[in-house]
Amino acid sequence: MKKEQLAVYFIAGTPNCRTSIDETLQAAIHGGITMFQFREKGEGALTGETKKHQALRLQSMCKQAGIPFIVNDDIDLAIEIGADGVHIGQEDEPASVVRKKIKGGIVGVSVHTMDEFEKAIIDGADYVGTGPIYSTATKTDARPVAGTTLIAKMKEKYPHFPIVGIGGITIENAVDVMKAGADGVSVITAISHANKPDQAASKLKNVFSKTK
Ligand SMILES: C=C1C=NC(C(F)(F)F)=NC1=N
Ligand SMILES: [Mg+2]
Repeated sequence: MKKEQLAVYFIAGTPNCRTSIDETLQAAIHGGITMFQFREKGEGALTGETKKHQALRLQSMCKQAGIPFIVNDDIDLAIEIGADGVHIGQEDEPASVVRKKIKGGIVGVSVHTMDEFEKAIIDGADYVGTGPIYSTATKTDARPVAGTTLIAKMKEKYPHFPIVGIGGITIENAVDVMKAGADGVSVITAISHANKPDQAASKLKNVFSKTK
């Protein structure tokens, strides 16, 4: 995985989308997102075969666009459909175990402290997501708002390790996340609730290009 792939990292599940997630992802891809994570969670989230068939549709869209398709949490689904990788949190099995299961796939880990960050590196993670940078309504069990301080510290200590910021990031504040040293910004609502998801994605891409 190249750190440039983290530039505009769109994350969504059916509950996050106003219209169909297929249309939203298609528009986001058209707008220039660089990576997608299928995070099927919350009220009304799909399960079982329905979730798998939804994942397959989104996976083929990402394949056509040449961007990585990542599955959140559900490692078995990721392996079953041959996803490009998985994203796991501190409450999931450790990255060292997931690394073995997903072999060459991308393993992303959510971290909230320098200790969790260093453990993820040792465990073989390919990138970490840290946040919430700003307040978010999307993740109901989010940790306290961290701001950009930790990203700056992580980048200073490990300048070459891929780090993406997440949590309440918008077109307006993305520049500060990038300036703090993040290799990219990860968003749900900024794209999934946008009137024009393609325009939202391309504006985030422009922020990225201007600050790198
Ligand atoms: C809770 C999460 C934290 N970070 C990320 C990512 F942006 F991909 F790193 N994804 C998540 N689902
Ligand atoms: Mg999780």
